[in-house]
Amino acid sequence: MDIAVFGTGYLGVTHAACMAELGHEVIGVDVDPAKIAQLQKGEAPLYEPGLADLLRKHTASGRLRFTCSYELAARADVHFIAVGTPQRADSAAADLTQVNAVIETLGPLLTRPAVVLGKSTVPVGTAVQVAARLRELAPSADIGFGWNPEFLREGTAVEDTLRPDRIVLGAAAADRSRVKSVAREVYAQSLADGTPLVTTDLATAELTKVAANSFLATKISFINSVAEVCDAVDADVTVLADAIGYDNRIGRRFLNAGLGFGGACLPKDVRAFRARAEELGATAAADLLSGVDEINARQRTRVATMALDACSGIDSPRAAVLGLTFKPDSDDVRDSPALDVAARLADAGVEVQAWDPHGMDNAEKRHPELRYCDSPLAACKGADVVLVMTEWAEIRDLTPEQLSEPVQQRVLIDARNCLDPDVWRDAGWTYRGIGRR
Ligand SMILES: NC(=O)c1ccc[n+]([C@@H]2O[C@H](COP(=O)([O-])OP(=O)(O)OC[C@H]3O[C@@H](n4cnc5c(N)ncnc54)[C@H](O)[C@@H]3O)[C@@H](O)[C@H]2O)c1
Ligand SMILES: O=c1ccn([C@@H]2O[C@H](COP(=O)(O)OP(=O)(O)O[C@H]3O[C@H](CO)[C@@H](O)[C@H](O)[C@H]3O)[C@@H](O)[C@H]2O)c(=O)[nH]1
Repeated sequence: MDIAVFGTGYLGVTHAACMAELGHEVIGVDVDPAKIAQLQKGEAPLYEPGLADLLRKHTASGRLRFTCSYELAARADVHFIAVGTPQRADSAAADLTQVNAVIETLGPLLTRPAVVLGKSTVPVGTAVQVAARLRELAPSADIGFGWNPEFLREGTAVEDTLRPDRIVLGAAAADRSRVKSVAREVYAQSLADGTPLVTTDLATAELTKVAANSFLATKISFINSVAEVCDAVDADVTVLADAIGYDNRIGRRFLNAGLGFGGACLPKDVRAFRARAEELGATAAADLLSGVDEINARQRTRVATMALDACSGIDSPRAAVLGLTFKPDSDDVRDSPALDVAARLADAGVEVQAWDPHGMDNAEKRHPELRYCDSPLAACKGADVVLVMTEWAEIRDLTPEQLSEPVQQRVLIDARNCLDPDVWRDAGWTYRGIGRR
């Protein structure tokens, strides 16, 4: 099929490359000419395992193209909307400027029969309005419309797109069979592999996405709230999480206590869902999600306070921050708890020396006041406290022997509970985890 993908950010570029890998002819569209120029050369504009290979392979074969021209892209059979829906600057709600801009530009150019599928995460009710506006802008075009939310995770985005847990497809009753048959063609390989296809109305599809992210966020805030109790009584939240996780009804995943959730999705999706629930008068969801967000914010304050306590009484204190991205295997620092805490320490007068295997360029653009180092050992030079903020393999593999030499004081804050406390304590370090002895 001929597919156009609007927006070539973390979601769009991965979707475009994976659609090419599945055998489709794909054109990726963005309003950022520098990004498009890079993509046209087959280069990845961001770090995501497996993405660079797919971009190289499919731009070379000509199956995957990139452009700033909506006119070129308007000829496709299927149009995916994959632009950003960040939090609004003035409220907790989602900012739909980019989605609306795609529709306003694409709509008048649609002259042949086509299906438009939204992938971006949007507040419930958006899709109906977008469909209506599209049909106003293209009154004579034969357009099918649906919402096909995306569940990929950064760090495993390629694998998640090629082999998703499920495909969710929302459409109004009148559009449903057409949209479903197009989706069956687009995702033929995944469906042949047995991936469930959930077909529903637009509102349920939109809500499925924010409900999934809110549930994951709730799990994390739940375990972080239990970690606080563990701290109070000297219990160990990691053992507790293993123990409750053996219960299949609970499951062990997303029960890692620590610095809390960040990134471009969970925080803003929880807030946008809360804001929409409030608008709709659904106070139970709004109240629950306020608590989830508030507990999450507390984790960052908690870790910053632990680090400041470790530095108390020291003239010109220095902290080593290991890990800056919001999770491992990604260069994304959007709403990164690690970077947030690093910036707070710098604000409080601590000299911060930071290192991350892939996130330093992005971090430096946002926080040039931090000192960025070439290696974890360089970041630890003269440090009064070492903070492990992101559980990259390169950071988990560091040993007390390696870090003992450069540091000033052997104090370690394991903000992701990813190290073995006994190993560090046996080597003479003060080890502090989150809700963990
Ligand atoms: N990042 C993820 O892991 C992920 C996963 C699932 C869903 N989502 C959702 O997908 C959407 C995109 O997220 P993202 O992280 O890729 O955002 P992003 O900010 O990385 O990418 C958005 C891209 O859209 C481009 N853009 C803006 N306006 C445009 C326009 N009018 N026409 C064409 N391109 C335009 C921007 O230049 C940018 O490259 C969001 O709704 C997000 O919630 C993201
Ligand atoms: O037990 C855990 C698991 C995760 N996290 C943190 O939670 C955040 C989000 O992690 P994850 O969900 O793995 O990453 P994302 O790439 O943001 O993916 C989420 O957001 C995407 C965008 O909506 C969705 O598509 C995915 O399904 C959803 O998992 C990160 O800061 C993690 O460090 C924890 O603190 N504890």
